[in-house]
Amino acid sequence: MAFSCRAVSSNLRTLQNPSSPQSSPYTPLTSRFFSVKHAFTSLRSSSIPQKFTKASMAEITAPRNKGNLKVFDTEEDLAVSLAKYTADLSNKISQERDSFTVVISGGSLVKSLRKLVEAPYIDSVDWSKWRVFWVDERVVPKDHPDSNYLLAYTEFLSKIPIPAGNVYSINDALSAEGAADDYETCIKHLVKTQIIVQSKATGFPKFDLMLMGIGPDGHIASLFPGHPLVQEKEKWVCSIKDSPKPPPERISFSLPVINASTNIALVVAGAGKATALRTTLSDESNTDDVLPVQLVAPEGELSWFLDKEAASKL
Ligand SMILES: O=C1O[C@H](COP(=O)(O)O)[C@@H](O)[C@H](O)[C@H]1O
Repeated sequence: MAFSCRAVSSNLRTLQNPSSPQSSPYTPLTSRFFSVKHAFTSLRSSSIPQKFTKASMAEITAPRNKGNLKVFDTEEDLAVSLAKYTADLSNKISQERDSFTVVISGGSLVKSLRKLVEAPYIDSVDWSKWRVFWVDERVVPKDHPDSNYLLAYTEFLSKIPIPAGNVYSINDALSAEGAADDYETCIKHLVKTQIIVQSKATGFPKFDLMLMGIGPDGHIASLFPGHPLVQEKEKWVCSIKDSPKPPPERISFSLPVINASTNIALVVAGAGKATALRTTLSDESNTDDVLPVQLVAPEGELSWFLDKEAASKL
């Protein structure tokens, strides 16, 4: 079956001549962070606010498999650590395979990737191995201010030497339903040709790394609280025409695809996300009221990158 999600539009072709990276001095990792495993020891020496206590940390994380949680003093520190995490994974997987499959969201996540396109990371990554996908996309032209592709292109893709054909954006000439089907067909082809790994457990595509933000309402990708799309169990890519957050027409990976991933990094900064994070990491909501972000449970590893403001209610 024909599909058209590959990099074929004129603005995508400009990726073949990416602008030279803006280099800026490397900011050393001076942030205070701690992983859940070592939270108790790290907290003793940290100056995390008083209410971020030993007891609450244990309650939030220890009994449940919530992944590896890192809290940074500033979003700048978060961005540096995220760059190192991504570059390290890229280097590891690029040595093992010919492709490193990376899925990104739109929104604030893209800004938090800025250190990856600076020294030393930009030079350490084998960008030719990267295959870039979107966990969700707004169904608008690629030059529209709401386009997740445009944001990624402007802030990230235009600064790295990635082959244009390795960037898998949606076909913006189609309806939401058509674009979702087209994107799914494209991904099925890439699974068949073994560019994307397939989960042995579920048969869903198993991306190497998903880098995602969350919304203040606890949405991930374009899976919004209370929306039937969150329940999708069969489709790989679904469409939505009534997104509560504009624009209304979007496509999104389904939850089973998200959860088949080998690595998921949830990147959350700012006080506006603090309540959704508290609900997620403490599981305080009842079962009728589960936020999409609470349903993130990858086959592989889950890592959280939070700044102090986002973690302020934990
Ligand atoms: O609409 C969207 O929102 C979420 C969250 O965005 P943020 O700016 O609050 O971080 C984003 O992850 C998703 O890709 C996007 O389409």
